[in-house]
Amino acid sequence: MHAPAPVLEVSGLSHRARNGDVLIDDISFAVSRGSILAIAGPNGAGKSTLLRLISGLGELRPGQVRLNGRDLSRLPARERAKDVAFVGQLESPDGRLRLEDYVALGRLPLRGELPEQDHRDAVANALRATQMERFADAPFGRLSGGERQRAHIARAIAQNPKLLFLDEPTNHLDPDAKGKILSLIVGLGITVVLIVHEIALIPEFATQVAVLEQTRLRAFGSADDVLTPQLIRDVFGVELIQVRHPSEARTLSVLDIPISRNTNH
Ligand SMILES: Nc1ncnc2c1ncn2[C@@H]1O[C@H](COP(=O)(O)OP(=O)(O)OP(=O)(O)O)[C@@H](O)[C@H]1O
Repeated sequence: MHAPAPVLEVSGLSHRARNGDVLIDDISFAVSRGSILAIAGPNGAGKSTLLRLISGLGELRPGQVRLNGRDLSRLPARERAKDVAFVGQLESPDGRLRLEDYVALGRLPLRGELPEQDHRDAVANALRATQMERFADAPFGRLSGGERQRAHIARAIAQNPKLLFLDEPTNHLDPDAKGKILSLIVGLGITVVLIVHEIALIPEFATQVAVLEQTRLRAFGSADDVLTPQLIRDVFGVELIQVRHPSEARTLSVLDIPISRNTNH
């Protein structure tokens, strides 16, 4: 039996900044349909640069990234937006915008192609899926950090994408809100590629993991295969400790992060 064709195929992807610095160095991997791919790596490894490139927001050379078999570098932006949604780190609309109107922005690539009712239904579905219906009339500026992150995800899924990219969706959230956002993302039922810093949480939700280190792909595969204590020590400089859950029959991963009292480091 053949393996299903990947949704996203990255082949020999390299990228330089205008000043010539190498930002991404010869990266290849494939994302399976329905997969949740977590991209991890230390600060400055190139994760955001990679995410922008593979979602079609950066300049690509032909053949480097294929989306459902089509060369992403040749796909017009409007066509791409029908398949791909992107939630960045620093998105902040005008605080007076009503949530419902913000979420409706996700329908822009499809405007003029579908009846008005389809757009209204898609916005209502997105608000329901993110449990944000009760805030439909609220101005964006009134929402908490966790609610804003849900709002961004609602706008992205109103777009009805086949592939959703998220750059650190758990950033600035408290531990409970992090878990809820990750559960929401996993429950969407679409292929997702996201950057996360919470490496101990990755095995709980990701089906594939990519670890970046200094512009290169250090490891790619299942969480069990990739996130070994050795790799975590080498790449992140911290110890991974496995502990038994106090009441459930499962193992938890905990990071031992040393905090120095010496302010001179
Ligand atoms: N346009 C650019 N020109 C030059 N250097 C850049 C440019 N964009 C990013 N960089 C550099 O490339 C490196 C990788 O940046 P990137 O934001 O992709 O890292 P990251 O892994 O997402 O980091 P973080 O975890 O801190 O968000 C950084 O050193 C950054 O300063």
